[in-house]
Amino acid sequence: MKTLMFIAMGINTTEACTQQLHKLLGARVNIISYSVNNGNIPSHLSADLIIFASHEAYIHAKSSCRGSTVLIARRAINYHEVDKLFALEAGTDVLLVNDLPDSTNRTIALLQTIGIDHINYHPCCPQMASYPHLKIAVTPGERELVPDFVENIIDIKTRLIDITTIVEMLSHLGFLHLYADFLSANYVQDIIRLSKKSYNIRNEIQQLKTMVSQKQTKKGNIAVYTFDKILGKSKVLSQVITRAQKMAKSNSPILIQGESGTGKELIAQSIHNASSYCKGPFVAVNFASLSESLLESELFGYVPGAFTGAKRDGAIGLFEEATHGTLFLDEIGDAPLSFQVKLLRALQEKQIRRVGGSRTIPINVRVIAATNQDLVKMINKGLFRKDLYYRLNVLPIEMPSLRDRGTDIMLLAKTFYQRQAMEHDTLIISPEFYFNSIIPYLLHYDWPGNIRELENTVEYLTTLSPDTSPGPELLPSKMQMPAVTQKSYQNENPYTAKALKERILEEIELANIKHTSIGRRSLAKKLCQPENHIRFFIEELKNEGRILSRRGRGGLLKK
Ligand SMILES: Nc1ncnc2c1ncn2[C@@H]1O[C@H](COP(=O)(O)OP(=O)(O)OP(=O)(O)O)[C@@H](O)[C@H]1O
Repeated sequence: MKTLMFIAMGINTTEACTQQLHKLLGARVNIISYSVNNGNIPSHLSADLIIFASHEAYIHAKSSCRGSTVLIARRAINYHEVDKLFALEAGTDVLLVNDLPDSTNRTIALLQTIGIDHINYHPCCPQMASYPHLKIAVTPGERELVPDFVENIIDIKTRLIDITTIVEMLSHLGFLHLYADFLSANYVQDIIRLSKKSYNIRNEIQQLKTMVSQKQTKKGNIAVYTFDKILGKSKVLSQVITRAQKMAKSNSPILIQGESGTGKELIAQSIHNASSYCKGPFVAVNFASLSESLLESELFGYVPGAFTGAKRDGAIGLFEEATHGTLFLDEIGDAPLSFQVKLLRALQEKQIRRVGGSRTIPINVRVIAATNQDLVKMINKGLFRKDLYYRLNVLPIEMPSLRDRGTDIMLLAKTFYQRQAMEHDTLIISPEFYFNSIIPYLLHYDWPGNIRELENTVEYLTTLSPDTSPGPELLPSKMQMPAVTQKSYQNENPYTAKALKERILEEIELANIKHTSIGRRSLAKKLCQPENHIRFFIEELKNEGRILSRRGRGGLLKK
């Protein structure tokens, strides 16, 4: 039986979290727990996994646990208890009492992040020299630390181990597949109760579901994404999604083309989940990562003794593994010419032969291929077979690049920021305020790595600037605008995002009064701004119902 160790500073946390682990793992795992304040930690600790309740606990005991895998738990608000805080009137001043300054501030940030921000928290812990004399105190299980003058103690109980840590723990212990449904169901039940009162938590649900599925996907052949989880409201993306939804109903091959990081795999998974193959596996093969010598045996399998080093019993290939499901041929442009012939034959004849074997095996799979290369150009250069291209390109999908998706840039940036905020509970600034001074830079940049690059940029910014809104100087140098545009922003046209939006509105109104036509291009010229910035704010103004665009050459109209 596996052994799990849990170590916290205080006895309250040790007991509450150990009980949580017992409830979850039952008799599957031997759980041992210690509390640093009890002073009973042995000099050598050994377990399959050691979980610390906090960084402080880890600092105290780290020298004892050499050789074991260690996890520092993220701890969440106890959702069953926070209802009590909604009973307090907006603007009420309360003391937030905890054992250490760090955990006190973290608890406040966590409560605010999950949307319980209608009351004013004042930190209070034994190490603090002063705090206001308030009648109400909120504490996560540390009643005995509440000062005597407090008349009403609201105990929201100990912060428990959060769901992301639990997923990591189960994954490490090899139990994740046993718990996936249970975790979502239980956690989501708690969250739904609360989410009626607090909107932010829905993010959190999304994050959990994605995380559980991503961990599973690494092991099995599961498609995580569905169309409704694809972020973006731009017209071009909506058109792609509508088309892809129709294609999901057909059995013909699909070819998805688009730059790297535009979400080709996301669309492929969503198509699979909306198709009649959804109950079968989603098997992905990446041609860029497989050597030519391996491709044939990986895709078609091999019989016993087919080559030196082969498994004794032979192996099935990915075509067979994907039976009744979808085979996703990623980076198909990287398939060597010699293999393209074999692939074409398999697709045409709907059967394969294992390497070294003579028997033909019928295949029943939906094929979706994807590439970021221009296959037509490759055909012209003799690098890709024309017949294979036409076999795959029955239903074509063109993924738009991020720079062509206008308002989606900020929508995605804000969503990725919120995900980061949930992961690191120190990020407490609203997404609108966080990006305020760098919006023009994000809109101006051309995002060659598309959404993947945007996701990474947000992570980079929140790492370097977790609790203040970053200025342009923090952006990677490649994202700094070309000198001319920067100059126009900083000197000649010192617009903040808000001011620029208002200027656009003014210009539209002026043109309407003069009965002249006004559009994106003329606004860009007049205000010396790049067209994509203007497009972004026009979209925002339209969404807010402040302007509308008239047909033909009518241009924009202020409402
Ligand atoms: N519309 C979207 N909403 C949310 N996340 C997205 C979206 N599109 C892409 N992503 C994220 O961007 C990253 C890249 O997506 P994906 O792997 O599907 O792109 P790709 O086009 O297949 O890239 P490549 O060609 O490099 O394989 C992933 O982390 C994915 O979750």
